[in-house]
Amino acid sequence: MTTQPPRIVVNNLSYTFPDFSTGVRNITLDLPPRSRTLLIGANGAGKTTLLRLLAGKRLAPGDAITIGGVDPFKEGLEGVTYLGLEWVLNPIVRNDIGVLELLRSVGGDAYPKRRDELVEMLDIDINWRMHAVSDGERRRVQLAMGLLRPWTVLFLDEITVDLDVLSRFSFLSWLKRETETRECTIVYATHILDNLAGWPTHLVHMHVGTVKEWDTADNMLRSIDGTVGPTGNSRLGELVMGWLRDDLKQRGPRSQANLGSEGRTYGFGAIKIGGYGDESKQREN
Ligand SMILES: Nc1ncnc2c1ncn2[C@@H]1O[C@H](COP(=O)(O)OP(=O)(O)OP(=O)(O)O)[C@@H](O)[C@H]1O
Repeated sequence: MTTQPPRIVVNNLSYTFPDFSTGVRNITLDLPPRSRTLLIGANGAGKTTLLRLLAGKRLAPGDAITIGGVDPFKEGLEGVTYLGLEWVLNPIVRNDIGVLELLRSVGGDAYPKRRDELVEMLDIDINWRMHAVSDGERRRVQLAMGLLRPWTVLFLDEITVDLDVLSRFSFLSWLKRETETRECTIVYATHILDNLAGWPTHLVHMHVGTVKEWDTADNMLRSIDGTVGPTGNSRLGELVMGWLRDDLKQRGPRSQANLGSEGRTYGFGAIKIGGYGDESKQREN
């Protein structure tokens, strides 16, 4: 496990799926310790692919990724937590099992203070039985389970979709506090910008497998006037809406993308890059 601060460095990362379709291409990033990065992009832009590579769940080529100075795939970093789709689809949280049992199963007794803090922050009733809760309640218990061990790097792949607005606000505020009070780093892929104005320290804009632009949130938001834009969104919302509109214009409608030689093709859809997608080494949660 690394002892260096949790800085995320990505150096010209490309990844091709076993079927030779491009996952991500030529990505370079440098996200400092204690940063909170939002990963933004249209459906299919490559956010999940990048997050899974960063979390060491897919094999990245060479030394393209280091987290705290260490290759996450080779070292299997203890402090790296990835909460994505496979986490939320885990069937165990639909069984007739109690909240405390579940939290104990992920080490809750080793971190009682943190467990109690998460239960309070996520407004969890410890008497819930998991087969008899709503989707949003289930999600809150899952978040508590996933966040319980004090991670140093957290990768979140939109898993807050069924949280109510207040729960999501509490959750985001808690995450922010974590990065302010201990040395940890967060990268969060999301389409939902509610409550996120003022949250990110960095923004990464992805488009068809590439990082189109990235910078500190302050630098990127500088060009947007006022606090609320013409669509009623926050400055962050206006910025992201503008990005996605431009991306759509650049890419064209998906319905036109597969029309053969006369039709439009995605920017680099046909390009095959390398062959280093060693899926046999893929890890699951
Ligand atoms: N296992 C796979 N094999 C081949 N192609 C894949 C695989 N997984 C994803 N892709 C393709 O890679 C591209 C990026 O997918 P990815 O899931 O990273 O996008 P995303 O930005 O997370 O999208 P969303 O916002 O919809 O979650 C898509 O075009 C997708 O079809």
